[in-house]
Amino acid sequence: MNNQQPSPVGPVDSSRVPRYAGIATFARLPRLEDVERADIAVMGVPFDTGVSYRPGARFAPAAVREASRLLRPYHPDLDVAPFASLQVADAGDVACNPFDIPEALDAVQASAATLLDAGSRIVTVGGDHTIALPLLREMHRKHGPVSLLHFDAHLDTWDTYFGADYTHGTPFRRAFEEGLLDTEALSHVGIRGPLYSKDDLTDDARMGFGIVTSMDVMNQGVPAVVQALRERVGGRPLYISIDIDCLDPAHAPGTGTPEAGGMTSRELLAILRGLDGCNLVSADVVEVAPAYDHADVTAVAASHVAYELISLMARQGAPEPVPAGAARQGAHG
Ligand SMILES: N=C(N)NCCCC(=O)O
Ligand SMILES: [Zn+2]
Ligand SMILES: [Zn+2]
Repeated sequence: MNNQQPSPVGPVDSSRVPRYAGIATFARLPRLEDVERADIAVMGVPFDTGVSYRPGARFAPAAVREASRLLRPYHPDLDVAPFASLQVADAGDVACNPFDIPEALDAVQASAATLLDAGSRIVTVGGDHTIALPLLREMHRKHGPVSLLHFDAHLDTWDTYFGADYTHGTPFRRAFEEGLLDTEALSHVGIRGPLYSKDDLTDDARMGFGIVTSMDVMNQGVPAVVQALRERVGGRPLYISIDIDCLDPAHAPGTGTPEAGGMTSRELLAILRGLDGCNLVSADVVEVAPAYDHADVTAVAASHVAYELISLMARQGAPEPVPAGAARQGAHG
């Protein structure tokens, strides 16, 4: 067997086929089943049974794919052409049971396992935030306890809602309880808005989370925030979970639990860019609810956030090779 890697199959050529033509895949990339394997797989999770307020994130993967048609091949600020340097592919959607949350989470975990075992890093497009839990379970299986940067208006470390353990407000408390997180290296970014009680903060701090509020981003500025986050994360395996409601509703109206006073999309992209060189193992973008969107503002922001995450991964180079014969793929439609 020769060790020569085939050059990556990139997006459909926009000089030949207009961007608005054809069935949507993320950034017009090939489907995973059409390439041998992927270094980075974009996985859709159309699931929103865990929401506490406005539903609709189940329609996000389709909306984000549509909004990603205009993404171009070269990232000037990071000086990387992510789709040329690595094989990036659209792994399709996980078929989640909309009536059974634990079963849906198991399906997400199984799909993530298939991709990770084939040597891919995953950029998941949710879905509501409940789905971060099975993804973190897989990160733990692969890497041990991981560092987490969680971009959100909300802590998502609440205990239960209506007695339910698995909701979009509780994934990181469950992840903490299951020992999935490296408690030395956890931070929320973008937090704001009213809480249920002061105890929410003491509980959260007990789990090891640091908090960068949206006001901190304004008062300290992006470079200081980036420096603090980089110090917290170090060289540890890093998982980034981005709830699009970390952005102000002006920048992300299409979401289920909007809070005033958030970051701009520019600030979020700048913070992510500042994480260049961190050991990013996988990531998600969640909580886009297209029914509340206007002019695709939120879906466009989410597609750019996903592109940013892919670009950071591409800067790191290919993931560790998997042993021959271990590659599996094609589990997603
Ligand atoms: N958007 C996410 N992930 N969580 C919001 C939960 C806030 C609440 O319903 O009180
Ligand atoms: Zn949120
Ligand atoms: Zn959230």
